Amino acid sequence: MAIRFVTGNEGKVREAREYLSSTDSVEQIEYDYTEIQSDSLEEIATHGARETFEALDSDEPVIVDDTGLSVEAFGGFPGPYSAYVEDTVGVERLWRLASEEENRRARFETVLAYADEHGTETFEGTVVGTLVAPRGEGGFGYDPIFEYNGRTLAEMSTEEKNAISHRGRALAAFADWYADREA
Ligand SMILES: O=c1[nH]c(=O)c2ncn([C@@H]3O[C@H](COP(=O)(O)OP(=O)(O)OP(=O)(O)O)[C@@H](O)[C@H]3O)c2[nH]1
Ligand SMILES: [Mg+2]
Repeated sequence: MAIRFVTGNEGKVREAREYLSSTDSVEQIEYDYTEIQSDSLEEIATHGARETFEALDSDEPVIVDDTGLSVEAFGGFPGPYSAYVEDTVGVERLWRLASEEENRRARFETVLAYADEHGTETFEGTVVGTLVAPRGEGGFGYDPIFEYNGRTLAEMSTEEKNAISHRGRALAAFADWYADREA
């Protein structure tokens, strides 16, 4: 069955397709679900997936991905506000702010929420890395300033990024659960 990935972000879809293509087809749909104000990615994603599944007149399952970048020196900011901060402050300026800190550790977290007629399930993935001056042409969002094991996420192929990333880990947990459930 096709999984409908509810997102306006094509980078997320590319990574999900790369990961799931051997087993499931991923169809991107845009639905403007309410992104609730919460400091919990899990609550935001769960609410979005449920609302979308119920609003769409179809039995096909949906997934929603809510992702945040948490900078340790900033007390976890921007976290759930990462999209807003990318649009307002921007990636380059966030890096400049972080470059003044001794501690440049940061963490990406993705919560994938899956909704169908039986309910909602969530799958989580995280990766810890270091913020660096922008490098690399691949990926999207904050990828050029997030370094893991000597390379930024923007210096990795989609497959390489999926192997270590927050989203890749969440997709792995989802894919395991989904395969068991279909069997
Ligand atoms: O360097 C990155 N590597 C990633 O793997 C990644 N995934 C998301 N992001 C960014 O973090 C915010 C999430 O916000 P977000 O989850 O609301 O997504 P979004 O608004 O882009 O799409 P949507 O799914 O909500 O439609 C947005 O600024 C994204 O650009 C990433 N940055
Ligand atoms: Mg968003």
